[in-house]
Amino acid sequence: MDTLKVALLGCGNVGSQVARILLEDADDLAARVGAKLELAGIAVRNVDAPRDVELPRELFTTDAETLVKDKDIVIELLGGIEPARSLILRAIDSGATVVTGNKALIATNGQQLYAKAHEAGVRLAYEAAVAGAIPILRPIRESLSGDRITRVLGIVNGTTNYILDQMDSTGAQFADALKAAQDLGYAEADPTADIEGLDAAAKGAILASLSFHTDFNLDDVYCEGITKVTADDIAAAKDAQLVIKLLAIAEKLIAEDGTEGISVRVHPTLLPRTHPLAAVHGAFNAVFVEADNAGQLMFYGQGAGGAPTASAVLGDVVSAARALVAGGPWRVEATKRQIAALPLSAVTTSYCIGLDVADQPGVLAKIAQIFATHGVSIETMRQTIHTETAAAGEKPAAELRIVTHRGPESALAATVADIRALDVVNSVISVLRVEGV
Ligand SMILES: NC(=O)C1=CN([C@@H]2O[C@H](COP(=O)(O)OP(=O)(O)OC[C@H]3O[C@@H](n4cnc5c(N)ncnc54)[C@H](O)[C@@H]3O)[C@@H](O)[C@H]2O)C=CC1
Ligand SMILES: N[C@@H](CC=O)C(=O)O
Ligand code: NA
Repeated sequence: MDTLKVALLGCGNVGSQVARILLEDADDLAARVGAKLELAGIAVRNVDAPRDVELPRELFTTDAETLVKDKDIVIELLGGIEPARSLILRAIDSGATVVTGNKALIATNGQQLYAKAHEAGVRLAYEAAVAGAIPILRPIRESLSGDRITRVLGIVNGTTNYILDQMDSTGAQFADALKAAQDLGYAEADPTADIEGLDAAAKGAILASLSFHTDFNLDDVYCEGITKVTADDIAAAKDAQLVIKLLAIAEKLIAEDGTEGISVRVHPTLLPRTHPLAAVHGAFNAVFVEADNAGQLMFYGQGAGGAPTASAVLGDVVSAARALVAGGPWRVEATKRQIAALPLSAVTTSYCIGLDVADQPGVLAKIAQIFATHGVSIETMRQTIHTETAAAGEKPAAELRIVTHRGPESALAATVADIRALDVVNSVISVLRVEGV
């Protein structure tokens, strides 16, 4: 039986699990591939660092540049842009197939990397980069390649879903829930990428690129994270039978003149508690795909964590290894489309606006007038008088939560700006978009 040499870059949460599976399941993997997968080395920063998984010390090296040379498959699980990018280019130059889980790199440098891989006639696979263990990229790229995708809507970041879910179900504080997500191996090395939405945005760019056969990158994605979501927002959502989820949305919009454009956006979103995505708890992810002929599909599973992500990496490794054994060229898309990325202002959505207002006659009329001016119609309005927080002799504050009908994002944003300027409005507590109602 032939042997394929595999190099692993990085031995953190995911890398250590990939190494474990390659070693523990070597016989099974060889049977599935038709060749042995020999783990030739693991590039690390410190050979003697403590690790979750016990691995033979002789596999470790700090010389990643040498390790990537003359291998059949290079698995990159370092994270970040450099040196991951240079090492992948080096691996491609020396004829290796590359498997990576690095969405930040694919969403910023993907086009250069695909072009190099294509030129060199090698594969570049990255199923682990989006929604961890969930098979989502291959189904979009292959199973749905005969259909026309119109919309993708997903919970694609495990860390933020875990934080929001903990805040919603146990009343946990943001910082405690984040710390737990880090301890469980869900968060990025710098968790800012998770909580500010950038990780989900990178995944959104990848999903949009494959779904709409056009190159999109991180700059094409509107991105808002969850750092401004408060316990009060979560409690107010709960009262209204809603839940807050960080969604990545990629959808095709058609202008009046028939021109197609793609909106890709990530933001906290209110969903009815009966919506299927509301039932996605903990670090689980789920991706809804809508296509012209298939209709609605939903993909669900573990979106983060060492072993689940390693499962997706191994799937790509086995698939690439089989192709190496079988020989023949790598088939990529014959021609790409070039559909424009649309700004957020082109989107139609609905808002839930939280306002702290003076409790006096005429307030509602002033607010309603602004909605009317911008042609935005109100679906529900709910007022709570906070007597519990009012100082003796002072008028209690009134909190309004207004949910609008769907309207152009530009009109909704202009409405909020004008409301903010009203003298009877003490503050705009929150503005959240609503889907699925
Ligand atoms: N943890 C997760 O749930 C998921 C992670 N990913 C992606 O997989 C990749 C790895 O993620 P994790 O394993 O969680 O990260 P990690 O931070 O646990 O592991 C990365 C390892 O690479 C090492 N490293 C970084 N630069 C190095 C260098 N120049 N030379 C040698 N070693 C170096 C670090 O010391 C660390 O041990 C990232 O791209 C991440 O975005 C993708 C899906 C899920
Ligand atoms: N940090 C990411 C890891 C998986 O991609 C997440 O929380 O989803
Ligand atoms: Na995946």
